[in-house]
Amino acid sequence: MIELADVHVRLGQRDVLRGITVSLPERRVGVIGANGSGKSTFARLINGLARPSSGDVTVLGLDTRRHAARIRRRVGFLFTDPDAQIVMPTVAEDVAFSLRRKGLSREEVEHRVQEVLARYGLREHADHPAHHLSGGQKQLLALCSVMVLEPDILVMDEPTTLLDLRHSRQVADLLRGLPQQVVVVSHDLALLEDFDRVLVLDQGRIVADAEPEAAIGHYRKIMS
Ligand SMILES: Nc1ncnc2c1ncn2[C@@H]1O[C@H](COP(=O)(O)OP(=O)(O)OP(=O)(O)O)[C@@H](O)[C@H]1O
Repeated sequence: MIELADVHVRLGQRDVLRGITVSLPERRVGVIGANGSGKSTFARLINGLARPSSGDVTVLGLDTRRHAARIRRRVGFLFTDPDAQIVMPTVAEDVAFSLRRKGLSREEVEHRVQEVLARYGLREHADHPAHHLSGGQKQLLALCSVMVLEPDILVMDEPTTLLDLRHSRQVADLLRGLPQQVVVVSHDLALLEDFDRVLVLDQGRIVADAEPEAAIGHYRKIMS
């Protein structure tokens, strides 16, 4: 469960989020809106990467201001730019790096890394330099590094931006099958078509909150 209570975020001179109150028990929640409307900031609030200037954000029963480290262990976050998340030279090493704090045996780490790489179609790239992957493959690698930790909630900031149609569909299928709650910020409206709920942000406020068709319809109207 994700709950925001009268959340304001001020960055520099700008009120980026202005009085957001929402409870999100649904499994798949989409967030759409114009450039600069506050979507990424909203996403970052959920795993404690951004802090409210006022108001409260509670995730899995924990206040994100007081429990940022615990929240980050349980809420996986995928950035728009996968390069921001790649830290090790090879694909397999990068995924294994995520598991470093788990205290697992070398065999168990290897097993989990190979399993997740196979699941997302990267097994044959295991020993390749991570920075030589295509943009889409890097996005899949970032996903592997997050999913190998089995987070309770997955937050994704524009996960299909670099993906071709086949890989976008793969991400859509993946989101459909995941047991975790997922919150996805996206300009890819097709990705959100069968979500449970979609929020529309405009100038730091929620201006629509509905099932996808109605929310996307509202978004199209304010953008026309
Ligand atoms: N650290 C910061 N300092 C000042 N302003 C910031 C900072 N971070 C973001 N902003 C501003 O806050 C506003 C909202 O940014 P945010 O990235 O949340 O929007 P967004 O809806 O995700 O946009 P996009 O669709 O372009 O990714 C933007 O105008 C941005 O310039």
